[in-house]
Amino acid sequence: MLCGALLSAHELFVESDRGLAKQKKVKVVFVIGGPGSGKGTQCQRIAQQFGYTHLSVGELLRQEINSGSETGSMIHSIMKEGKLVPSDVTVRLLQQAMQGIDNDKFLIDGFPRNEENVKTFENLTKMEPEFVLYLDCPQDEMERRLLSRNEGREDDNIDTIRKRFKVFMESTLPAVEYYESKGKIRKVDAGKSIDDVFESIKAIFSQGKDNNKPANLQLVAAGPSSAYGSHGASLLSLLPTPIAGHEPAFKVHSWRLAEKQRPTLDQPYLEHT
Ligand SMILES: Nc1ncnc2c1ncn2[C@@H]1O[C@H](COP(=O)(O)OP(=O)(O)O)[C@@H](O)[C@H]1O
Ligand SMILES: Nc1ccn([C@H]2C[C@H](O)[C@@H](COP(=O)(O)OP(=O)(O)O)O2)c(=O)n1
Repeated sequence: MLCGALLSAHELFVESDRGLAKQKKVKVVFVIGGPGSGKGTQCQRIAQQFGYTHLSVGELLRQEINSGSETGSMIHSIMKEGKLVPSDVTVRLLQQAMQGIDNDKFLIDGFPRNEENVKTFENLTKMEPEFVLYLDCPQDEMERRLLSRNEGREDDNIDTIRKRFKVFMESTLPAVEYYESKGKIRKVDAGKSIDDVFESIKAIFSQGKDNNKPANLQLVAAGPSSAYGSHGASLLSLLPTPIAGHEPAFKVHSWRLAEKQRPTLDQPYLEHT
């Protein structure tokens, strides 16, 4: 078996209408940005155009508050201070929401907000996002937008807004850096008009569609200069030179290449044919 610890597409067991468990491959895209950067606004459009289910973590937390549960009152006292809710609570609400929806593509808005969110999500779901959309917006623009949002949110007052900005800088940006180091950040300038921001986002999601190759595509190593690009070439340099007219002795597993893992002889990227 060639997979690593985390999978981009993970098997979730969901209850079908008849109560039977069925397996489902799930893809997630995280959407990160400061408060007021336009996450909710853009997620609605992405969901509509690209067939994702939009889950706003802030909205899930507000629903829990409205349910009147004990957890809800704990969440309420944290959110009105502009602080972050403990990750186990947040991730469990997210998991529950995902399990109740019959779609395999989720857009998770407002997540992760810190490194603890990242680790808890990885530990509990064994998944990682396809990519992370980062809406990068100047703080004065975000402040203007929040002060005129008019949704009656208790945390949209100037004191709490400033605290939320501080949390974003101190806690969320390190999570952005983590995904940056994994090559998963897709950053857009979110300070522009709603339509212009969506144009940049559409380009990212359309690219994703073009790159939607089968996960276990195998390339057969046929010899040097056989059009596998530099990764293929570096793998091939580890192999004995094939003899002309003979079947190649190895297959190269291209999903390893897609994960940008360095090929080594003791890793099973290469398989005897
Ligand atoms: N690009 C934009 N230009 C101007 N106003 C915007 C833009 N994107 C969103 N808004 C408005 O700013 C406010 C905050 O947007 P929202 O999507 O709720 O942000 P977030 O989910 O990141 O907190 C909303 O009132 C929204 O209508
Ligand atoms: N992963 C998350 C997401 C939101 N929260 C809490 C803390 C945030 O200030 C509030 C509101 O988040 P929401 O995404 O709805 O709104 P803003 O992006 O802050 O405008 O929810 C959290 O604790 N953990």
